[in-house]
Amino acid sequence: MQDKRLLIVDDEDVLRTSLETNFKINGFNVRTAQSGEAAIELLEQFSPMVILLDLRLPSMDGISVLKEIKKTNFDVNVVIMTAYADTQTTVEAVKCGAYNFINKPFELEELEALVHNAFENIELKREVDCLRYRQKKFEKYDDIVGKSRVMQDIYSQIDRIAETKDTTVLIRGESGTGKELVAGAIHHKSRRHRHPFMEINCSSLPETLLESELFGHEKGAFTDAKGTKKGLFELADTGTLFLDEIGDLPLSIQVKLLGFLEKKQFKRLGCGRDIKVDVRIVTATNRNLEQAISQGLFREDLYYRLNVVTLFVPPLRERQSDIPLLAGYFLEQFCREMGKKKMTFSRDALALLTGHSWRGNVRELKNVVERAVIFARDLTLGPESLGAEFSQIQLRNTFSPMGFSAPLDHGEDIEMVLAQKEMDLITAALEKTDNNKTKASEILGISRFALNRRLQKLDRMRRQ
Ligand SMILES: Nc1ncnc2c1ncn2[C@@H]1O[C@H](COP(=O)(O)OP(=O)(O)OP(=O)(O)O)[C@@H](O)[C@H]1O
Repeated sequence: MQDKRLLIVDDEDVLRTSLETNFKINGFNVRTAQSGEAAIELLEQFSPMVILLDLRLPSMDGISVLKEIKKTNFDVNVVIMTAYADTQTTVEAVKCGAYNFINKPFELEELEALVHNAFENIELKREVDCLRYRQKKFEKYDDIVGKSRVMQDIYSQIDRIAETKDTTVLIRGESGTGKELVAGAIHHKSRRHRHPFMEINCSSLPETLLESELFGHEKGAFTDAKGTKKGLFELADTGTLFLDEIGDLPLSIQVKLLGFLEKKQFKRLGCGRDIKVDVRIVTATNRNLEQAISQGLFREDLYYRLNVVTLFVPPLRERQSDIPLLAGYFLEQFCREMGKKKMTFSRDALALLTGHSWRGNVRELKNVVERAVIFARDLTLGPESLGAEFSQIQLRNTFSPMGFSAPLDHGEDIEMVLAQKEMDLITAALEKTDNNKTKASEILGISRFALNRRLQKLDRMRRQ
């Protein structure tokens, strides 16, 4: 567990201090309190995962403290310590939700084992919560396919970001480019990988539901709030929260997210209490946030907070060499899923796929392959298997001296198409020469300086 937050509540100075020292030495993040009132105050700012609670405390007794803890924060295991082997108190404590019980005087090893189990139990509970919410396989995040130069660059950026503890990340790119996969990879490569990865699409829910999904709510916070519910910020504690389509986040929630990023704490709806969590925020958007800011739809201060590190996922047409790889990968995946024999694409089919402009990016390619597998009559899939859209494209139109490039689609902006063609040629030349700009510029028949200038221009166009 990344940050084992342990709260020790005991009024006996010697015992409290020695336990504190012992658990600190063993790598726990320890806080102590001498009274029940002090412990409750600490809940807000410290958010302990396990509490060692003495039953006999001045003024507020242990059972009352336990009840108070359980009212506000159920993701905590409370281990009761008592001087009496009192069955009555034990039963009451268990009824009130204590995780376990130890009689004083105890052996330190016995207590350590108990605390260890209490942390393990919390971790399991969180994993279950997480799995219930997501019902998705974690493995999918190891499955980013692509060997092109631009994807290699993305992988090294992911590695560098993953090394940081909680740097906020903004992932940008057209729809269907794989931003969600990249967010997952950042989490799974980071030290948080054993902890929750929670995700939500900010455009998928109406404002009030989204707010309660993110921040949780107390019973009675609104008409339908029949019980207390934890939000994603809480469920993602010690892990990563991925906010997809951040550009669609309503302004009222933008303010709350900004507050969270500043203080790392938030309030459930209908509750005045601050809850502190340790969460890395990763966001993604295919919208032009700068334009949204100028239209008053996105807060500039939030933009700067989210934009600590920005990762651009390029459109599929900028990584043509990955298209056959991706097509083969999806083909194998769908054949397996549909229980069909292994199929392959013919050379012509692959040429058409590689030359297509893929406005819907990888998602569109995946759909085309799925459709081809569903309707396949043969184990070799030819151009006819790709659907009507492709049958209209003449193969000869897609051939260029450097490889394949997109034909001019109806209604396309000529500037963009030319820029695209330019980018395709440059990318192909760079890939052919293992990224050697001098050799690539020779193939292209331009100077190295001109090549650099064009790359900079294309990069600027891509970011606009
Ligand atoms: N490099 C890749 N390798 C394998 N699968 C990929 C790759 N990129 C995208 N996909 C698949 O394509 C589909 C779309 O990807 P994803 O949802 O990550 O895109 P996105 O950029 O988040 O899209 P949107 O902006 O619409 O949310 C998913 O099924 C994903 O698994």
